[in-house]
Amino acid sequence: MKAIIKIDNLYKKYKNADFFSVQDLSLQINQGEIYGLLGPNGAGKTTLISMLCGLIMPTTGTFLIDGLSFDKNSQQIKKFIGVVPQEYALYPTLTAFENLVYFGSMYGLKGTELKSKINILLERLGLLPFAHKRIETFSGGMKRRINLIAGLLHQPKILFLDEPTVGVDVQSRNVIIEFLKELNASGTTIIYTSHHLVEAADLCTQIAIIDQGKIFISGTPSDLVNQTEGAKDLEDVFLALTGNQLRDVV
Ligand SMILES: Nc1ncnc2c1ncn2[C@@H]1O[C@H](COP(=O)(O)OP(=O)(O)OP(=O)(O)O)[C@@H](O)[C@H]1O
Repeated sequence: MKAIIKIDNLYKKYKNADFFSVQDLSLQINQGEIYGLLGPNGAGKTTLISMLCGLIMPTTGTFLIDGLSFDKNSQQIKKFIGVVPQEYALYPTLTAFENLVYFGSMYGLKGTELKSKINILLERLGLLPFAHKRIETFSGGMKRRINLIAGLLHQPKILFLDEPTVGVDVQSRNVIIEFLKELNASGTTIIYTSHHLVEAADLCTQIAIIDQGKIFISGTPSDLVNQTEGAKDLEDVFLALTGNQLRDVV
């Protein structure tokens, strides 16, 4: 198995923070996986994924994306990774199509090639009839699906998704999950964060449970259940490792 992401002793402390949001984290993600990063609120999932996408800098530690580091090869890495952030990055007053043309052009795509890619993906995600409607008229589930298309118009070989199904109805969730499985079957490595343990158990080939910026356990969903005494499912594993305490911080 080829390591497509290799993380060594990664730490992140935000400016003015008095604790590390990610600490001493080492992990290998192999090509072709759907890798789930699971953990309670504030565990460090977004911080980790944001570093791997090059959106924020680590405090110390290193990681390689397909053998390359952001220090020296950021432009090259950005061409083959796709990023779907937690917050919608769409322009509300533009149509779905106009938004996607804008995102495609950021990757140097244009003309009929770009238009045809947009149409294929809109169709696949059930949005073709709404292509020329403004984003501000879309439901949460529709916006999430457009956000997803925006992150993969350039056909990245690695796709990072930060909670891609949060706040969507079951219908949108199913379309997104089936689509992600198809993308993975066609060769895309997927790294995703989620709070949805049933979804993660169904979708992921590998899972890491993160809390307090550290990995507590990693493996296939069934390995994790088998390794945790008394666990029947991933939720039991999650609670056994992360406890029942609320994670409210103000
Ligand atoms: N920009 C920031 N400045 C300071 N602290 C931050 C910043 N972003 C996140 N944190 C802190 O870092 C810790 C990890 O946050 P992060 O958003 O990575 O967690 P998460 O696992 O993605 O949580 P959630 O499931 O709620 O999205 C939290 O304690 C959070 O308050």
